Amino acid sequence: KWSISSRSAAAPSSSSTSSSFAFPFFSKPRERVSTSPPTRPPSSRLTILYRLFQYILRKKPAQPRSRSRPPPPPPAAPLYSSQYNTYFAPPPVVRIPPVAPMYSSPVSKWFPSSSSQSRTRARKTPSRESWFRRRPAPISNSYHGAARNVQDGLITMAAFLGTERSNVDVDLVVLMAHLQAACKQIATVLASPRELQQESSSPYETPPFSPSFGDDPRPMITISNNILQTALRSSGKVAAMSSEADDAPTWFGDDGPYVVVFDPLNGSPEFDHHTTPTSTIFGVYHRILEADHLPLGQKATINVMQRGERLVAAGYVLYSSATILCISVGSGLYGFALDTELGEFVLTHPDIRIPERGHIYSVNDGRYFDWPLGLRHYVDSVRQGRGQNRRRYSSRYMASLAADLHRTILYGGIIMNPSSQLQLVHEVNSVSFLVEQGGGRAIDGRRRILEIQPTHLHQRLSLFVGSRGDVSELEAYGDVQQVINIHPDYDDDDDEL
Ligand SMILES: O=P(O)(O)OC[C@H]1O[C@](O)(COP(=O)(O)O)[C@@H](O)[C@@H]1O
Repeated sequence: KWSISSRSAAAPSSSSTSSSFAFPFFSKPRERVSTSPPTRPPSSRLTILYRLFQYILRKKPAQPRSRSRPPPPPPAAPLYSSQYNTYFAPPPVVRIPPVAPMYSSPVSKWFPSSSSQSRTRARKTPSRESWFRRRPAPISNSYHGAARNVQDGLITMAAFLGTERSNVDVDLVVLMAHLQAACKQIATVLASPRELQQESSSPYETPPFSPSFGDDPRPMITISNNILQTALRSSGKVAAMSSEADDAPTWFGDDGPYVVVFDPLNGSPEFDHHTTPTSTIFGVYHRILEADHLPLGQKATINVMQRGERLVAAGYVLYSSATILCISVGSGLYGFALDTELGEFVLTHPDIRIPERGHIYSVNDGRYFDWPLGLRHYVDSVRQGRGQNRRRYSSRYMASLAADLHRTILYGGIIMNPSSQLQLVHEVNSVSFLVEQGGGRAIDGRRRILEIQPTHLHQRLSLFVGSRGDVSELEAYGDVQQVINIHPDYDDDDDEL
């Protein structure tokens, strides 16, 4: 019954169910279960290869190809204009080519630095384009079309205000659109004598004017004032406005939810001859509904003479080598530059924070001997590096408020106008609001500006504004407001110049 079996007989076959060890030579012959003819099983190596090929060549069941695409974006919401009592289609999406980085140095392009340190630094500093792209592109329900410009790499002012991030009421977006359009027009007129000539002969009530500025010594103020007034009226969003150039406020109508105060063209009297930068400064308040029942003149005055802390938005447009717009809608300070090719203000400085300390002071030094002792001591000490900062301060003075302000919010420092020269309602409140939104401080020497209740429309006061640390240091000197040699009327001061 016992036989010598072959080695192969002991090898596991596909039909065999037994997995027990079989001694190769003296094993009991097994009963065949399979009925198929016996085949020679492949050697173990061949088995592995065979299985491997089987595995590789195994045909996978065909996957059904998905043809579904991401759902199309929701249709842009139309923009409602209460002025025309109708909906406007959103603006078409225009593809704008990316803008080249602003300050690309040709030298670094030709001789790329090989040091790993500078390469790391270069990587850390994002280019202007990538910087725009890194920001998320929030889509607003109210201003969907404009917000799409974000995806094209540029954030225009309209897109910025339309995003949910800035949380701005659509009426304010419309008002700001009219304001910025007016400022673009002023910029064009300022830059072109031909435009200036045309504006002076336009239907605006501009006084007779000659190119030599002979009839009206400051025609640009009148022209800018008229451009702004027309824009505000046509926005349909303004109930009342007051301009530094007007004697009394203007009431447009009870429909407008906002009140606007502005200085149409702030700056040194020399700007008519293009020697200094100039600016438009504006502030926006809500209309005081409780005053609606009052007579026109009364309610207009009450509305435009609100405290600065009630401002909803403020801004300035600086007409300089570039046209710069800085605004706040109550949640930070943002800077835009006019892209002359696009004709749009494009976001260049998001969320500006004024440095806690600077090393620049800005004041008309020519009035040094009119200053009170506190102010003299302060300026003497920072000039000599004996202030809290232990740095010798530099002096910069443009004699143009927004120009000095723009430098101060970017580099820090302090602007001082110790005489009662600047107007609380039309310029100082807006400037103070912007500076506080950027983390700085604004005082009149004793009080926080935004808490001062205006007592008359053209009220003037001292202004000390800038980096928090610098303004606080000056405040500690106490006696900083100029009270001697104040011209009773600033306009007389103009004549001197
Ligand atoms: O020449 P001064 O007396 O230093 O005054 C300069 C200041 O006067 C202003 O030009 C005032 O201009 P406005 O008359 O338009 O308000 C400021 O812009 C500037 O800060």
